[in-house]
Amino acid sequence: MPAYEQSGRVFLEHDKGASVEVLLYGATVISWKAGGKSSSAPTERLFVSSKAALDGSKPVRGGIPVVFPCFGPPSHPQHLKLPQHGFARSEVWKFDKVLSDNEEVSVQLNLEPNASITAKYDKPFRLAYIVKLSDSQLTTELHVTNTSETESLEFQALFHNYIRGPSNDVLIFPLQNVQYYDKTVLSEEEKNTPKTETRNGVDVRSYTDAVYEDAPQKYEVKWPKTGLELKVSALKDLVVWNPQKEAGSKIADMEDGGWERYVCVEPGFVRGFATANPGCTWIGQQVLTVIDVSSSL
Ligand SMILES: O=P(O)(O)OC[C@H]1O[C@@H](O)[C@H](O)[C@@H](O)[C@@H]1O
Repeated sequence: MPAYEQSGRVFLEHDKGASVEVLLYGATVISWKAGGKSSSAPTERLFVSSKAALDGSKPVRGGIPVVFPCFGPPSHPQHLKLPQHGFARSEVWKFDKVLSDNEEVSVQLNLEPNASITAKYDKPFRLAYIVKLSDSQLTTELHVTNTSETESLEFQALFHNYIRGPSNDVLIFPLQNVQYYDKTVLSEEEKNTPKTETRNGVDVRSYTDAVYEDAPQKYEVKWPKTGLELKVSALKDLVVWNPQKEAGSKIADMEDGGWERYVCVEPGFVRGFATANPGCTWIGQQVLTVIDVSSSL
């Protein structure tokens, strides 16, 4: 069977060998194995810390957690009771249906308000998360429906991709001349003062936590021999995060040296707020494609 649910997880299997595993907890994609168009063996493309909790006790340290409705500590008055990065990554989603099982295998998961959500967030909404797998591509799509008939819904959303790769060799393109906010600095004033990226390829060899605003929505994350291309829609910003030892060694569920094995490249709408009008649905999408050995660097 190309897509099925088992023990709190949804499995997608493509007939050319690619596969995906999604935890219902947080709708977190915890594995994506794929080869490139010309290289055959499917290999793991996402990083999950060996110390990550996968039992629903805390958000997963790795894979692709879904961030909604706030990014980082809440700033919107309607979000103030929420934890960092909101609730979507720490609620159990429902497996709704298999949407397609041909050339592309795709499934839909849903999340609606429940008692634990309404205790801290009382806005009416419905979320759908669509995960599509093809030969060398993974697409994730978040649908945010505002079920209110009268009030607009304001939110932030982001795909927190932990991309598996040798972080000291990774370069991210093309962010040159894009304005960004550096979250590694201590002073609030400096955090809120935009800088302009001067590098052609952005590296994460030192502790990096940067929010690129109005970024180009098409990126390459490359290292010798391979990498990923990310194409994005409706997610205007890009976060690049790697804690290196300096901050990574203080993260309880980060495996020792884990920061050497991934880079977080996270497309989102996180500067300001996206809006869904009453009765309307907002859709944010990313398409991750394996860059072939033959076409790399
Ligand atoms: O530890 P968390 O809540 O999963 O967040 C991890 C990181 O997520 C990134 O998206 C943020 O920019 C960082 O500031 C944050 O440290």
